[in-house]
Amino acid sequence: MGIEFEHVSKQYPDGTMAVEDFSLTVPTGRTTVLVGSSGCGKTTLLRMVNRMVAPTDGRVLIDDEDIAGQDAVKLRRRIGYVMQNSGLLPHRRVVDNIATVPRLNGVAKREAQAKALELMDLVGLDRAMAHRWPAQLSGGQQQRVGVARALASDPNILLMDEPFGAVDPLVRAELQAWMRKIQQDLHKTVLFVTHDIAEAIALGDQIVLLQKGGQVAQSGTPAELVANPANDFVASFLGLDRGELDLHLQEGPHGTLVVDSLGRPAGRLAPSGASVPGSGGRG
Ligand SMILES: Nc1ncnc2c1ncn2[C@@H]1O[C@H](COP(=O)(O)OP(=O)(O)OP(=O)(O)O)[C@@H](O)[C@H]1O
Repeated sequence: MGIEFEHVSKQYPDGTMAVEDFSLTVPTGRTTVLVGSSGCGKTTLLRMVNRMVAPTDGRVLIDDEDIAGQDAVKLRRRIGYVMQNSGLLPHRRVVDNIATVPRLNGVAKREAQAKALELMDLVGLDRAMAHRWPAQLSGGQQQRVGVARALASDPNILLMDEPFGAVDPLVRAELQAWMRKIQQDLHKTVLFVTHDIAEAIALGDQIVLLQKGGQVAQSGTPAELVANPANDFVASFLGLDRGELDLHLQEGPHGTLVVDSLGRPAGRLAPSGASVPGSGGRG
């Protein structure tokens, strides 16, 4: 299921022009990351896809169909949506939170709960947590429940709005690695919003770097952006102007190390002939 933004704009009632003439094709089965500073219009664009925000101009198409003419409630039930603070219902146990949308779609309780337990396995949550309340989980666990809930009706499209923004850096890195892994199997059409360029590089098949008003500074694969930043803004956002992505080889008593711009080891050189894992799937 591909998503197409066609010359969309959004002016809020108070006059704020959040997005102006934005166009983008979000390819099926890949992860597209919208990245940019606070207020550049990322959330506004994401919410246009499930009609939580209506464009004041332009169209959003899913599988070549204008969503403006579609029933908003039905549309939302077939699109997974993960928010920064997980948005779990505090008075429903974990298993029932995950089963929310299938239950609304008329799936029997027992069946919906059985599926919810399978999803807990998928997102790496112990089934023993099924009957806890959301408040009894850590932030990282709550986000996993949020992802499980978004996947519960088996949507083709997953919208993720800074889903890992509120967890500590270690858990965040763990969730990113896990996200990459499950996406290899699930192949959802993911539209992911973040202000963190490292997260965009870690997760995106395609990165769309935005400036104020939803203006596209550059879009492309992570490799394309890092290798050929379109202008100074992109280079600066990537940290290239400060050497932040520069890696160096350093000979030492333990052999050759790859070190980052601060001289910290980023890794070691792989034996010659070793291939890059997963390099076939990502650009
Ligand atoms: N309901 C609203 N009414 C008026 N202005 C709004 C509304 N929602 C967002 N805006 C404004 O529109 C612009 C874009 O906001 P948006 O939330 O889409 O940006 P963002 O890139 O997601 O920001 P952040 O990373 O801080 O979440 C901002 O200037 C914001 O203040």
